[in-house]
Amino acid sequence: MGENYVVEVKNLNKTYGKKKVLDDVSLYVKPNEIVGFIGPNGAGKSTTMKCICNLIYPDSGEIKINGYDLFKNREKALESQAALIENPGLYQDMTGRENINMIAKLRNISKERVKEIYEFTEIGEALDRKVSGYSMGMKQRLGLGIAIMSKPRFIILDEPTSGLDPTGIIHLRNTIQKLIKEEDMSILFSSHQLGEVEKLADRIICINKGKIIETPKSLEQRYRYIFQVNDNDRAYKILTEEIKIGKAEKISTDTIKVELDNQEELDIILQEFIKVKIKILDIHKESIDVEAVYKEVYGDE
Ligand SMILES: Nc1ncnc2c1ncn2[C@@H]1O[C@H](COP(=O)(O)OP(=O)(O)OP(=O)(O)O)[C@@H](O)[C@H]1O
Repeated sequence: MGENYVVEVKNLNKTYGKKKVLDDVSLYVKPNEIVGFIGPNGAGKSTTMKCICNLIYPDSGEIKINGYDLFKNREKALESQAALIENPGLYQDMTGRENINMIAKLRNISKERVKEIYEFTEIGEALDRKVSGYSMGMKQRLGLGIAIMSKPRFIILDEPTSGLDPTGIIHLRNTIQKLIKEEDMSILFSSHQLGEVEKLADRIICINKGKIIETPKSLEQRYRYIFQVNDNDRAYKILTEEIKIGKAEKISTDTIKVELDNQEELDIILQEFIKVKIKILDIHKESIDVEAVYKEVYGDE
């Protein structure tokens, strides 16, 4: 593997009967990246994800997870990943806590980690109630907590927000962002809710009729930040002439837009600004206009 990818999929092909469902699908996910996987119904999202999770076999192709070949070194490859595909498989007659404890025992998880997972789910006192009475959002968070118990590097979520009400969606979004920050994971998730993809994804991958469609270059990336600082000219000079990170552009008298290659570069910039006493008045991440991408890629489909 050339670059440091957490997941690398190359030339996946899958046929059902005479229908070619995946046609030379290749994709990758980098460390700490949240990648949104979009496409119309029947495009091949679930099939691709199920291949990566080893739930179905492709006819041909290569899948590497955390550097391990899924077909040659299955156990190691699967150790590094977790998935939430369709409904989380929970025992409805047991409490949330019992569900966690049971899997923790099977996987030999430490007591400290189990405690972390109780907290992570943010289910609170309801952890001691039966799962059958949980809302869809609580079930999703419990499922997610169980999925990440053994600290995978990568997690696949197939339509994680479907069936959730707006509160559930917001809660799940926060949970996913927490995963990236605190658990050092990468995520590939599929969704039809473009607004959600826009809020969450660092990058998107488009698929249609089993083929990956090249994302328009202008909309491809992800780590675009708008800084508002107290000394725009000095900040610009530092970015372009001193630390030389990313592509900086002055967009008004007190704001600069910076396009970065990864999240770590943001830390370097922040540290430098603090060091040279440039005051950051505001900073926000510019999201991808997923609807524009979708329209450009799929037309009115
Ligand atoms: N087990 C199967 N047998 C036959 N055809 C299948 C099977 N699973 C999926 N397909 C077909 O493969 C194609 C891709 O399906 P897939 O579920 O991967 O699409 P998707 O992009 O996830 O769609 P959706 O957004 O509707 O979930 C569809 O035409 C589907 O009918």
